[in-house]
Amino acid sequence: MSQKDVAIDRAAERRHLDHTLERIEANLDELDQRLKAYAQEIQSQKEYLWSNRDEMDHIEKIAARESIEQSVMSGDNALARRQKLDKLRHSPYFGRFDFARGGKAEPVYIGVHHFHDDLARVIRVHDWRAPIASLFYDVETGPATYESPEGTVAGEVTLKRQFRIKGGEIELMIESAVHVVDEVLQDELGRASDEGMKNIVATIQRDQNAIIRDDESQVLVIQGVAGSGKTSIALHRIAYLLYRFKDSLRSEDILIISPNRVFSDYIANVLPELGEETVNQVGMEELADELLDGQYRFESFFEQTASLLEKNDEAMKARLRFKASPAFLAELDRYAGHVEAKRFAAEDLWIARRLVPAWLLEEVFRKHRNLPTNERLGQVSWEIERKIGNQYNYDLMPEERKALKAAVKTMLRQTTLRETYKGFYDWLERPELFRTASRGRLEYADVFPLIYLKMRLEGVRSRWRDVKHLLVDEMQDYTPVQYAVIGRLFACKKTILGDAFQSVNPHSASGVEDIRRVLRQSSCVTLNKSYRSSIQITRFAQRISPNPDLEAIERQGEEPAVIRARTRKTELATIGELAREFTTSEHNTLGIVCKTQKQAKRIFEALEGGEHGEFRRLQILGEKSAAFGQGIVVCTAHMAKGLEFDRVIVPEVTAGNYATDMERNLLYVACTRAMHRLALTHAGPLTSFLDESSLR
Ligand SMILES: Nc1ncnc2c1ncn2[C@@H]1O[C@H](COP(=O)(O)OP(=O)(O)OP(=O)(O)O)[C@@H](O)[C@H]1O
Repeated sequence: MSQKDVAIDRAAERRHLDHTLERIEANLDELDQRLKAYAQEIQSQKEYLWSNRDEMDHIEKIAARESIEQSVMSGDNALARRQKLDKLRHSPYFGRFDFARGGKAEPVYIGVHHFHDDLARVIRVHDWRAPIASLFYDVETGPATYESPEGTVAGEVTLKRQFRIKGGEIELMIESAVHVVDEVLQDELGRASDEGMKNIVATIQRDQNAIIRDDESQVLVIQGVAGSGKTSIALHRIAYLLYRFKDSLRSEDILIISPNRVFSDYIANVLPELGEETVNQVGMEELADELLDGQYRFESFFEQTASLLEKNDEAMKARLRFKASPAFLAELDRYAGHVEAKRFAAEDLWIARRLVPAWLLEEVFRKHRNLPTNERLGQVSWEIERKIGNQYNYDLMPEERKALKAAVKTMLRQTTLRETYKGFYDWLERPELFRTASRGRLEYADVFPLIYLKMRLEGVRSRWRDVKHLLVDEMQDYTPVQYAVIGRLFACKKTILGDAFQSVNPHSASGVEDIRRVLRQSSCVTLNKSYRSSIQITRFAQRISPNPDLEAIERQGEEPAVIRARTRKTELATIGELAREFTTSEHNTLGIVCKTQKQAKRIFEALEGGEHGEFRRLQILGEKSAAFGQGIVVCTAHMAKGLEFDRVIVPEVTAGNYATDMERNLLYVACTRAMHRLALTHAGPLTSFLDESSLR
């Protein structure tokens, strides 16, 4: 295409953009007038109701209130539409393709939100989730089809363009014959980070789009390398499903099980940016506490990981490994069956001089195995009473009913759940595998097995019973027993995502196959392309945990620096210098990612104390932290998983600090958090996970 043609196209697109913006303004004005009219109407309806309340009868008052509610609802809808339109003012669309069916090709513009010009009655921008929009992500120019609710639509894509429009100006316009091109993607990836996770609608890749739009899978397991966009895709998938099933799926029907509250905060913005409401999020510990009715105190996953790193306790590792094995779940199942069989010692019973045989009591007890114990006993008594009525044509007197209930109760072998659980290890003849954590609490590794047993023997109550889609992030950090609990608790569709290479606690982890064995009917997709980091950072991280399938995006950056310091003190001074340099850079976030919380605290205090520079925006993340902010963030690799920073410093990369497989994983997680720059510091011999060629 000649320069002249390009200039002509640009001018035409400029005019189209101006026209679209004018139409948005016209629709906004009209909406403003409608909103004003609704407000006046509501006000006058209220005044009418108030001043005539004495003369109105009950029915009239109800009708008047309903009419007010109706106006409020119409006003709310108009307001929601106004908010979406208002966002389009800044950037109404990011893509265009021309689609020909039969005769002339029609341009189709794609944006974050749909724009129906109510005044002219035409669609000016299609929502990125609309069926036709899939052509933008999936196909090149040429013959193409897409699936619509009415069936397959066939035609030809004759032109494809991508835009970056900001503040109503076209900053970038690219003509592309292929799918979403690298240039725009590179441009997106090269930018500094935002307040939290950003939406990727303009640059979704073809394989990512297929995952987002998969509305068939009952359980979709996404295994993806670090930075492959798993979390982004999962959130876009939720937005897509809310759009696709808008009549039957609402945001309150969706639940995310997230690793911690900082992560929840980090991703909180994505759905509202996509025009959807935020969805519920719950942590594993919170869920466990609810399922145990708050009756058991237990250590957290964070504490478990910290003890593993600080104590290097072989017996503890063996306990965790066993409890994370598929064999453990099978044994626990067998034990639950055994307890269930022995739990109710039925005996022949005489009530009101009538015989109730033991076998009948046993049969009725077994039938109600899904009820909580107390309800179950009540149900047994009630059914026996009914059977006596039917069989002997006799209604029990109140004292006979009481005696029946008492007799049934004594047949149950009463033990607490904790005793029953402890008994499991005696039954296995391995009592050494049950240990309590500090302050008499349960070890974290025992929490979900205990819940599983409770589910099998007594049943649990859960406020999440009605969830229609469950999303589990960082899947590698949960054990088969946790998945068994999830499977029993959530009968709905699920999206489960993570990366086996990023387990922060390999003694207590699951691979894709372990998960699929527990959650049947699952399909699995793999994402091997990594988008987050520059190619230099990705290659560097690959030396720590090589994955031959990983494909790095070709985005150029600086080589990571491994900086040797003579003493711990000079290492801190180096970190201070790097942090100071960051504060004057174009970047917004610096993560100082340590192995343990103690190490994080020491560095945070040194930076905070001013000895190595006073930093305005400096925070340390701990187990209780709830917010992700810009500036300097000091944290452990455990807390950093799922997050990303423009720059990352990994301190203390010595042979002593990073030696085990678990520490190798943590080092990998730490390095893969960096988007643009990575520096590692050490005072003492370098860890063997970093080869000498990376030294500076
Ligand atoms: N198609 C895309 N277009 C633009 N950016 C993308 C795309 N896919 C991924 N990214 C970017 O790559 C980075 C990593 O994405 P995300 O955090 O979702 O990956 P992840 O697989 O969950 O990572 P990890 O497992 O390492 O935490 C983010 O900055 C995201 O915006």
